[in-house]
Amino acid sequence: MDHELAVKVRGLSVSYGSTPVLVDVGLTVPVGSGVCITGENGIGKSTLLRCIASLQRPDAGEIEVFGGPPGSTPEFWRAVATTVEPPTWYPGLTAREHAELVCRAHGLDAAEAGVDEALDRFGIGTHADANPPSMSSGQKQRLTLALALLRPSRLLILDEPEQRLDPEGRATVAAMLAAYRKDGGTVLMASHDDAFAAAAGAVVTGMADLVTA
Ligand SMILES: Nc1ncnc2c1ncn2[C@@H]1O[C@H](COP(=O)(O)OP(=O)(O)OP(=O)(O)O)[C@@H](O)[C@H]1O
Repeated sequence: MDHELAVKVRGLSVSYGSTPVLVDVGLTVPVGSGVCITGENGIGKSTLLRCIASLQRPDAGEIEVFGGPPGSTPEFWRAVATTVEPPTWYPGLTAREHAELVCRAHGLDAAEAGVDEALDRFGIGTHADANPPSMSSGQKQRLTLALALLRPSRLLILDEPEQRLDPEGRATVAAMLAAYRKDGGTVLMASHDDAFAAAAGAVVTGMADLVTA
């Protein structure tokens, strides 16, 4: 176990049917760092993030998140917030009520946690009373990220957080991720936008270079 690492991956392999997608992938993400994985469509970025977030079981390899296997304990899900899978919206609940629900689930008082301020920061304060399915795709993406950042966590795993965001939204989210890291958090994401990654303070790493040492 290495407690200086938020994520340690060694020898990770995943195939879909007879098609190998990840072969002997290795990755280390130090606690407090930001890492952005880039690479062409279909190279396996989402597959890797899903495995690290415990949402997919690899065919082979080792994954440690804060020194333990991903997804096996309540502590894992207290430490890890992810947007790798799109959220499920509860019918009839507004954007604000979704945020309040997230706070309650994590033992936070919604007012003290600053639900309205969080929605404002993400530029969706005027849509707080809207049902998420009625929001635009960019507004839904803003809400998804606001919910992930509202709850306490030590590691954010984000799949293309910049997607569907306008330039101002990208700048806002990049600043939020930089602030999250400044507070001691670790960010692991996949993105096609190097400028966004740089603004978030993340080191860009090509998927093709993630070979187990
Ligand atoms: N459930 C699945 N069943 C079969 N093939 C899959 C499945 N999920 C992904 N793949 C294939 O695995 C490859 C890697 O997909 P993945 O989504 O991990 O790539 P990516 O790098 O995240 O792509 P993008 O940049 O387009 O988001 C692709 O060829 C994809 O078609």
